[in-house]
Amino acid sequence: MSSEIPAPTEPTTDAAAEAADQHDPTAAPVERPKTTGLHVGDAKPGVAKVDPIIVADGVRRTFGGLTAVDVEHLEIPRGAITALIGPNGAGKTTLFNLLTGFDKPNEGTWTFDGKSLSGVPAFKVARLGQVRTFQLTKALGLLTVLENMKLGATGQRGERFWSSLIPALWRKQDAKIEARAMGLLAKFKLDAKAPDFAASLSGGQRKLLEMARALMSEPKLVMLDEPMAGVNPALTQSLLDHILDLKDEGMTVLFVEHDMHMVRHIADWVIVMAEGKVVAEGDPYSVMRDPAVIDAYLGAHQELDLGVVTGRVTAEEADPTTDAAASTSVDADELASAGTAEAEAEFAPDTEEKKK
Ligand SMILES: Nc1ncnc2c1ncn2[C@@H]1O[C@H](COP(=O)(O)OP(=O)(O)OP(=O)(O)O)[C@@H](O)[C@H]1O
Repeated sequence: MSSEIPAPTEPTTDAAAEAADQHDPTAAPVERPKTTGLHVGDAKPGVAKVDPIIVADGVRRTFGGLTAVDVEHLEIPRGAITALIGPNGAGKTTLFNLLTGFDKPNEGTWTFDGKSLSGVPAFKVARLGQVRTFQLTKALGLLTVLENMKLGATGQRGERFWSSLIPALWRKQDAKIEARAMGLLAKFKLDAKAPDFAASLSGGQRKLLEMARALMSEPKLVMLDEPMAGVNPALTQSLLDHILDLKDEGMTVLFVEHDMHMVRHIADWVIVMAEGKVVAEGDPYSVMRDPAVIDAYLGAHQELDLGVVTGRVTAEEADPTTDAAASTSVDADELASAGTAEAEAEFAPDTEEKKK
């Protein structure tokens, strides 16, 4: 988007210092259990969930003659981390915009936590506990880190006419909001940056700020749009840990991401979209082995192994040669079989011990 500030390139030394600040690079990554038993019956597009937080039906959004989203039925499991993946133009962002009230569908209904959200504007959706992260725009970059955090608080007295006329009320509330903001900034190790312009942050720090800002409203569901985009590999582990922490703290996470290795490492459930439709669903291990998914997507997105980046596997174990083979092949059958072999090697549960 043109209004976004391009993420600054992170000098290696700064990035290393930042990473050390966020996460001890010598510490072994702590293995966290995946949440299982999320669905009822066979894992297939639209499968029912044991405890869904979002249920969408017949959601369709067209732009002129193009159908960007055409989702028959979709349930997002509560208390788990769900990844929404798919090739460019699959409709992921459009679906995100619809679910969060930032766009209106041509037709369709959906509920969040049992309440219908059809036609509910974005600010009310956020008040109900469903928040999404936003990329740092030029305008937000000109606010300080702390001011950005305060913008994330919902239900402020100043938003209500009569309360806004009584300074004592909103001053007290402002102090409370500031305390919460500083607490979250400390957790994300950004407290020292509180007075700095947000535009001065590195790519990774911006992602942390986006996440911290979303948490200001104490959400039940956090929706992350490409949390790893533009993040220096040195900060990757810290970001992954923060996302896993959200689940441990009882939140549900839904994220759009192109990095398959991130999906493999942290997602409990994966939903695959292509041409506006949900084409596959399941746990990461089975989805990555689905030939339809490999055909539609995986062959071209295996360039970087987060396992290597985060020290969970060595470069030899990750075998980068298969990645190159899969992404350069032009023959569909070859691609599928190369992708299948790779996906099996990469995503089979019995390779879990590789990470340790
Ligand atoms: N405002 C719009 N006007 C016209 N077409 C749009 C608009 N927004 C999205 N589209 C089109 O809808 C389709 C789905 O786009 P969307 O951005 O949702 O895909 P995506 O899966 O998020 O892709 P990416 O991974 O590249 O971000 C694309 O063909 C896109 O060009």
